[in-house]
Amino acid sequence: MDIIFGRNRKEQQEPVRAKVTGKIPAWLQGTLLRNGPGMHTVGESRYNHWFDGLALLHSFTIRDGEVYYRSKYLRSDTYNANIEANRIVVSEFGTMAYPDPCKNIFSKAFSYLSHTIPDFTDNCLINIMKCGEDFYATSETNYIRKINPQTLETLEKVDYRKYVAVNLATSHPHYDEAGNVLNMGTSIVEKGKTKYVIFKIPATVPEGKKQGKSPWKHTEVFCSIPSRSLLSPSYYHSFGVTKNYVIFLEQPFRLDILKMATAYIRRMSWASCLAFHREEKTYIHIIDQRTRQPVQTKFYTDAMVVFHHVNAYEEDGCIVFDVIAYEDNSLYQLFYLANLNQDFKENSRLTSVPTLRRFAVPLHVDKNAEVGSNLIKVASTTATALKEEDGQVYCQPEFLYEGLELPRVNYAHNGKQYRYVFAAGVQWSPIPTKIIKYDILTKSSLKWREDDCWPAEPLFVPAPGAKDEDDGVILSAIVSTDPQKLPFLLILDAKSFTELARASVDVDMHMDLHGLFITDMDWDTKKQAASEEQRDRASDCHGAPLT
Ligand SMILES: CC1=C(/C=C/C(C)=C/C=C/C(C)=C/C=O)C(C)(C)CCC1
Ligand SMILES: [Fe+2]
Repeated sequence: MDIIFGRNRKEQQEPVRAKVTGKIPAWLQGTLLRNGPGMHTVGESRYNHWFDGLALLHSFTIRDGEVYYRSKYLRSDTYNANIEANRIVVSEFGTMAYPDPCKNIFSKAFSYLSHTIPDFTDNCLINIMKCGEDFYATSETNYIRKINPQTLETLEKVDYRKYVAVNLATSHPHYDEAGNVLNMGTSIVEKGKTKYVIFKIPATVPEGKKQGKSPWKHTEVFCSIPSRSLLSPSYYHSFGVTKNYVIFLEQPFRLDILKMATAYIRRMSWASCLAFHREEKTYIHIIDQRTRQPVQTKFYTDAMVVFHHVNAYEEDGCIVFDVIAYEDNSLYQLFYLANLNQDFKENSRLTSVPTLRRFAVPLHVDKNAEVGSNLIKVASTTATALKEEDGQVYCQPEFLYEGLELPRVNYAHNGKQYRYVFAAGVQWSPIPTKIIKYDILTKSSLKWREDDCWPAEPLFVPAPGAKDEDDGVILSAIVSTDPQKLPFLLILDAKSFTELARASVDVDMHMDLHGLFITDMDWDTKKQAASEEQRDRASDCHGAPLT
């Protein structure tokens, strides 16, 4: 498995043309932009965990039936410092680094300090976020890096803390129809008040405000939720939204702040400060977007670990939300490179298989309802919400499907009733071997697989003027362990799940995590907006040229 995980990848900075077999739909024009770890050794030093790897951006540009591939390491401060020192000098998720053992006492003290009041890495390896017309590589720390989505060049470093009090933020933001970003983060150092913060970054400078300033300056806090435990906030990787609500799971997979404050001195990694408390509950917070307040009722379910929310919507006075859940935190454990590279089949067996679970939460709890009664009257699910004596509500999910991760939906249906989940299929190991289309209505699934092929997250791109939810294609970057087979971009018809085309590239492709698709129409709109802006005010031009 070293071939997939541990090996450093070569960049392909110049676009290289892929060999296309099959026929790419004529309407599919744009760029699939993705992120993931690509380098796990620097000089003689080696990262411990797959999530530590230096971010390698890659893109597939689809134009008139042809595909061009390129890749480039994110030139983060972390990357530059490591390369210059020829060893790992910045701490990551699973690897604590010690910059210079010979430095004097002052710089040593400084180093302790920056690991106590966390100033984390800017190795943004997880996802790509769109903010207005700009694109950012993201991870889960306070830093994100602006990138040029065409050349993959690294631009400014943005510190969330300048705009909102968070030390950590998810790499899975949501977008509304106007393109405003809704994200969540955790504040762990502000006056000892550990809290979860939901915030909004506008796509453009709001009307009536001084134009020309960055929309970031208009970032606003939507709602703050105090952590149940000041010294041990929940870890979370994503959250859910419906038209009017936000769903946040405060799960018993928690970060220990005291451990984090002393991790550097104890020579322990950030990952070792995370613990799963299986005897505790998972609290379900529902935030009303109109009042910007949490719904007062206490909803909870059993202990579980969720990384990815799939989708959520409102139906008959309820919130229905779907997540991929585990019984424990074995997933993060399995991605230690030591587990992935030796005795793979033995060491990387999931002790809990990820399952698609549907929860239903009643928005109004009937005072007269009997204790023990099920408050869910929605016919479409067997999920229950039981009223308890103390007024709390205990939610039990409906199990929909077993063995899937990296879920995606048609984003036009995000927050709304929907039918299809596109995901990577996993079984005993966390490494996907299939791509799955799960139909929630008929409870049936379609699959794509091929020998020695390891698919990435499947991304849905809608066809222009799409009527059905699955009118469009699925894109997935596939690496292979067969030396005879080149890595390729797979294009499936999302309806039938049959292969439309594949674009094979003779490059050293890495297995990636997440990304997005930028349609050429978006470029055109941007180009048009840029030229209008130039015409209107022949002033300085922002952002990267997109020609
Ligand atoms: C560096 C760092 C972190 C990094 C977490 C990462 C990098 C998580 C990656 C998760 C992925 C890829 C999940 C996929 O499902 C923490 C723990 C937030 C906090 C401390 C500093
Ligand atoms: Fe993720």
